[in-house]
Amino acid sequence: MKVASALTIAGTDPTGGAGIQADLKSFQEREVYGMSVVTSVVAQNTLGVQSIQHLPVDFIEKQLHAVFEDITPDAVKTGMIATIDMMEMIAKNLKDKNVHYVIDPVMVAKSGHSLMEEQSREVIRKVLVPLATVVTPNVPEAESLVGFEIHSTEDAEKAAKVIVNELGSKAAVVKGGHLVGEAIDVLYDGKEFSYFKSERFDTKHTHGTGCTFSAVITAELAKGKPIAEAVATGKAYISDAIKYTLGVGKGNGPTNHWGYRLKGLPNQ
Ligand SMILES: Nc1ncnc2c1ncn2[C@@H]1O[C@H](COP(=O)(O)OP(=O)(O)OP(=O)(O)O)[C@@H](O)[C@H]1O
Ligand SMILES: Cc1ncc(COP(=O)(O)O)c(N)n1
Repeated sequence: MKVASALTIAGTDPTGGAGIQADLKSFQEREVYGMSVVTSVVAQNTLGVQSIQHLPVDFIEKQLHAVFEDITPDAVKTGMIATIDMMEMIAKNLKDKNVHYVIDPVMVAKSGHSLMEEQSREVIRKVLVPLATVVTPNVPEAESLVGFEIHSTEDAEKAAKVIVNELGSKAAVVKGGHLVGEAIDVLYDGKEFSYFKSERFDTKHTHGTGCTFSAVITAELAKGKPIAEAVATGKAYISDAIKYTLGVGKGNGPTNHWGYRLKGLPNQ
């Protein structure tokens, strides 16, 4: 038996709600063998980000080589990549690999702390997005990628189209977490739009929702699922992960990775 495998290249969250830790939990839940390359070690918790230590670019590259010379993942995702040098190195290493690539263009944490150098935005657009199977920006990230404001699902459609047609990814999902009303995510795959809806849950426990959503999409692509099906699974997973909140932490808590499979808490 050969199990599907996925790699996340991202920053860490020692409290387990976002970043690498959320990605590995998502891969595991979706029965995909998970691997990780750490870009930055982040001292953070549900209350916010306290401090960030970037790893040297050559050391991040050594981790990437360690993975690829041994186990070629079926899909890769990137989350927090803080600097231009890191982005260029990652692009150089992924360019010739024939694997699905999901970009969660993490820019600012929900707590407001910047997770990416301002000047890197142009590099995401020019160097990383053209390599991507799917890009999964939230509203502020999509605004930064396309250069106009997004206030509605129609605006999200326009942005998704620009990311695919002008910036060059195969598909884009603009997430509706930051809009009002139902939480509607818009997928454009170069041909048509698809819409993924859920009710908006009234909760403060949404730490790491974007990481988890994109990690599930990565896991599903690793298993060979088509893009629209992968996004549908990502949406179902994150909706239940938010709905069946765990109530962990003193601030904006993490989501529930058992929610989708077990429809609620594991110890009920
Ligand atoms: N309150 C909510 N109720 C229902 N779904 C939500 C809610 N908030 C976010 N979502 C969904 O969660 C997913 C992630 O969207 P969101 O916009 O929160 O990403 P994000 O800002 O990148 O997350 P993060 O930065 O925390 O990782 C999307 O599918 C979105 O529709
Ligand atoms: C390492 C890392 N990656 C991503 C996020 C975004 O998640 P959130 O916006 O919920 O803080 C984060 N806080 N930390």
